[in-house]
Amino acid sequence: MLEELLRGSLEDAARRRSAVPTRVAERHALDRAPAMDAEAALRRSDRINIIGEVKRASPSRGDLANISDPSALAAAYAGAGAAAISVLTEERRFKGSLDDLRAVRDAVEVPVLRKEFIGEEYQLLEARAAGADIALLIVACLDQPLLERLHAFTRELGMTALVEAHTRDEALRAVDAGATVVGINARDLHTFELHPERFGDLAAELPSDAVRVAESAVKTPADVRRYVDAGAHAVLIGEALVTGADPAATLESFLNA
Ligand SMILES: O=P(O)(O)OC[C@@H](O)[C@@H](O)c1c[nH]c2ccccc12
Repeated sequence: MLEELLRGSLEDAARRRSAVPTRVAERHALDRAPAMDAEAALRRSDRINIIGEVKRASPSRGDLANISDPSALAAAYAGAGAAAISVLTEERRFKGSLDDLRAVRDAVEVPVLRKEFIGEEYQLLEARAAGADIALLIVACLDQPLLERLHAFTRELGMTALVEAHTRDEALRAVDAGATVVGINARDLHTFELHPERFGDLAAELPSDAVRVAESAVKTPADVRRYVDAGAHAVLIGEALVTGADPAATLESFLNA
């Protein structure tokens, strides 16, 4: 499944590249205001740092929410106190787009994350050209030389990489590749099962200065509290926010966890 998602994302990027060649994407990336310091935003210790996700659907959960106006949802998250906004841009299974990312960028003043299956530099150029401050790099999708190359390119573009791991080996590979912000995803991308206890196990293995992001499986404020108590600097939440009646109120309840 992970391979299929990556292959689809790369095919979609190749299609866009025939309309917007690399040179043009580079220019668009350079025309943007510099990326925000997302690492600082996710490290803040005076609040719980929540990354609110704009997510319409997922392969494991199917359709979650319509989200006809991603910028309004992102503005609601930011107004409620989100530290950053994650935007799914994967088109096939998550029903997102780069247009969603651009719309969100224009609507908020907090760091914005491009959530995509990234396997080549062009996708990082697109992210920066659309105004992203953070790019997701999934260790399980990449061999070590490619992970290192994409991590270095993310930094060259002034962005922060959120490097996602599911296992101890992947967490160590993330750190070896230079990651300063490491995400531990409770959802196993091979089996789709949730393992929220993994966060604490793997977070303990990371160097003390790494920013630790707990990803997935939050339903209640108690789930947020458990991640924070296990050492999370930030918590990434999608489904619970987009499926609730009032995403801003739900986010506030997580901030008060
Ligand atoms: O909807 P949830 O369980 O709150 O999860 C959000 C986020 O962690 C999840 O969307 C995610 C984490 N890593 C990913 C990689 C690709 C796609 C999606 C994801």
